Amino acid sequence: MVLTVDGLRMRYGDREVLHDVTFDARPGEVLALLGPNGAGKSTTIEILEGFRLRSAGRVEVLGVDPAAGDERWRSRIGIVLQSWRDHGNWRVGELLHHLGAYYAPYSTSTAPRPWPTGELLDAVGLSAYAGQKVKTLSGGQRRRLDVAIGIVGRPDVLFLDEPTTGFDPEARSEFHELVRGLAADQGTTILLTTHDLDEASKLAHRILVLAAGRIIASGTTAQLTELIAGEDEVRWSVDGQPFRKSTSDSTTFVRELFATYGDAVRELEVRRASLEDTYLTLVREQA
Ligand SMILES: Nc1ncnc2c1ncn2[C@@H]1O[C@H](COP(=O)(O)OP(=O)(O)OP(=O)(O)O)[C@@H](O)[C@H]1O
Repeated sequence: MVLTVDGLRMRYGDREVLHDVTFDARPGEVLALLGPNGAGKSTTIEILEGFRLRSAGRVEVLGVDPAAGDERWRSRIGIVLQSWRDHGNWRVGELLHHLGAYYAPYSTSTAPRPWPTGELLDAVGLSAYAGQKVKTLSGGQRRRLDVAIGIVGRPDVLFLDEPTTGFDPEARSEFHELVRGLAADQGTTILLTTHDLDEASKLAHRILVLAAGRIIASGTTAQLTELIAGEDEVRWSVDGQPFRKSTSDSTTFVRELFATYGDAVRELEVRRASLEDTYLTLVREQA
């Protein structure tokens, strides 16, 4: 396992914010951590990154306790924080070149480090801005740079805390391609937090739902949806009049609809319970 989290607990003062969190991740697996504000997602990620000391439980990242990780261990980890706002006067290309140099001693034949600046800029869609000062980038461009900084060392594990906040739809879609490529081609294990359920559904092999410091469900989108046997919604119109019906067996319902109304059935739409429906149900049940 690349990530092992077993019985993780965290308290701030006398307030426990993580209770017995347990999960793991295999090489090349993409995990999405979903949950309401304050659920404990950032705290969990920060413990795995070695930035926060846990109160109890076993945590291993690449076989090492993050609380005791050395520089070699750190060189194999990539991090994209929610936001960081320094380096403003650096030029984009120079900054990546400079940060990349740190990883050179950790280069291996299978993972040549760092990622060459030109290729990296291309991968995150910033080639046109290589010579521009960081402080002049737009919010979305700045975020792409954050991602580039996170992967310049070709990490074996990548932590992404709300990576696509502020991305336009095209940037988001390009970012999704990039993440899929990192996992599939480079075997990078990725743990990301997001409030975008569509993003989680598209990117993650497995989704973990964290609420009030506990993992209340985990699985693929299909498995989570199955957990909450949501009803399908069928919509159609006859003679311009719209209808809708919730049903647990939309196939039979639609067959009967056609048997009764034939070609008069128009604008047919069958909507399966979505990840959003499932997520909201899970989180409300927990509350
Ligand atoms: N440094 C801290 N000191 C005390 N309490 C903290 C600290 N950091 C976080 N908390 C509390 O711990 C809980 C979990 O916070 P955390 O930031 O991990 O949540 P989150 O799931 O990442 O939320 P969001 O979706 O809003 O980013 C919250 O109740 C928060 O107020």
